[in-house]
Amino acid sequence: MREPLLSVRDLHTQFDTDDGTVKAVDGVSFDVEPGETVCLVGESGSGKTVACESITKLIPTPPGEITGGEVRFDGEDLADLSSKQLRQYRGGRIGHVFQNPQGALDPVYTVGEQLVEAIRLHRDVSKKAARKRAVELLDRVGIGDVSERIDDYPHQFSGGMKQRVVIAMALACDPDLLIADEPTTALDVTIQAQVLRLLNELQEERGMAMVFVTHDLGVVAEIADRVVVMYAGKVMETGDVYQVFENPSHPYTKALLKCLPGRGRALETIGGSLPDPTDPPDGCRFHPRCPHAVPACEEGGQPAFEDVGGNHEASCVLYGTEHEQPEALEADDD
Ligand SMILES: Nc1ncnc2c1ncn2[C@@H]1O[C@H](COP(=O)(O)OP(=O)(O)OP(=O)(O)O)[C@@H](O)[C@H]1O
Ligand code: NI
Repeated sequence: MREPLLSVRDLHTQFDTDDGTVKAVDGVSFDVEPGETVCLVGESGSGKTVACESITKLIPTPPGEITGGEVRFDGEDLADLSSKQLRQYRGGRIGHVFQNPQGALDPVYTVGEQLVEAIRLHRDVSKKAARKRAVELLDRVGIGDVSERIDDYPHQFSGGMKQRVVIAMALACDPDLLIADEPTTALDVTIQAQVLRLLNELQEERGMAMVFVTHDLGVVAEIADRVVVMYAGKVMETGDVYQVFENPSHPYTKALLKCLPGRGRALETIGGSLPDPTDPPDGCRFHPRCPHAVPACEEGGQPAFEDVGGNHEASCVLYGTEHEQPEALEADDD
């Protein structure tokens, strides 16, 4: 079988804090095939951003540290690369739209200068050719009057416009993989739809793959091929988007989908709250909030993944051999 474009295996990233060690990403694995969109979903604090930023080692060290696991991109183990080589990947073959876009744009250069610079950092093209490409990119992300606006400074753009410039920057070098962390959350619904359409087109034209983080399950339904559901640093469930929506299996996923928000609205909350990140519970991390918890859920580590049909698995003891056809779960499906 061919290797996936991105393969994240048993990734561990932690932070030293005054309150103790936060295992923000605690043994996370997922794959992304060329051209595929994998959505990371889960409540705030579940480790989505840390997982994304660990891929090209953007974690601030200290307080952060990637303590284990493997990240392979196009057959290359990224851990083996020097920081210079990694910089070639970042903004080159791997584009990244950050959740917190402050700092993505430099206030002292025009957006045009920054785009030209980003393109020329990775491509051996003339300034003129790079500027032509910058114009095309700004046009495609929906900046009107590009010939006027390209020489404006970031502060002259509204929040939504700035976010589109940030997306254009991430796309500047035609990445093979775009890591997009809540890229459209700040945008109004119309612009969001436009940006999602653009990303979709780029995938079709170029086979660009995406790791896409969002709280908006409406967006997930629209763009994901596969979904990775995270909770408290662990993966709870993963599967093809249709399977996860049609047959959510982990009680956490069921709870997330029950509070399915309308498009563009944030997730409503599930009863209870995330565990103390410095001292998560034994067993399944979700068990203290889980309506179906049985004593076995409180022991050991996060349960092994159980196949729940098709390309779909859940980390839940209720699907283990002792609990085949979990009645409690069935009764809950209303
Ligand atoms: N620099 C840091 N120092 C200490 N702890 C951190 C740091 N960055 C992240 N964390 C912790 O790591 C955990 C995971 O955070 P992360 O930002 O990945 O969550 P998230 O799923 O992206 O949430 P959100 O949906 O709010 O963006 C949290 O407990 C967070 O407090
Ligand atoms: Ni985040």
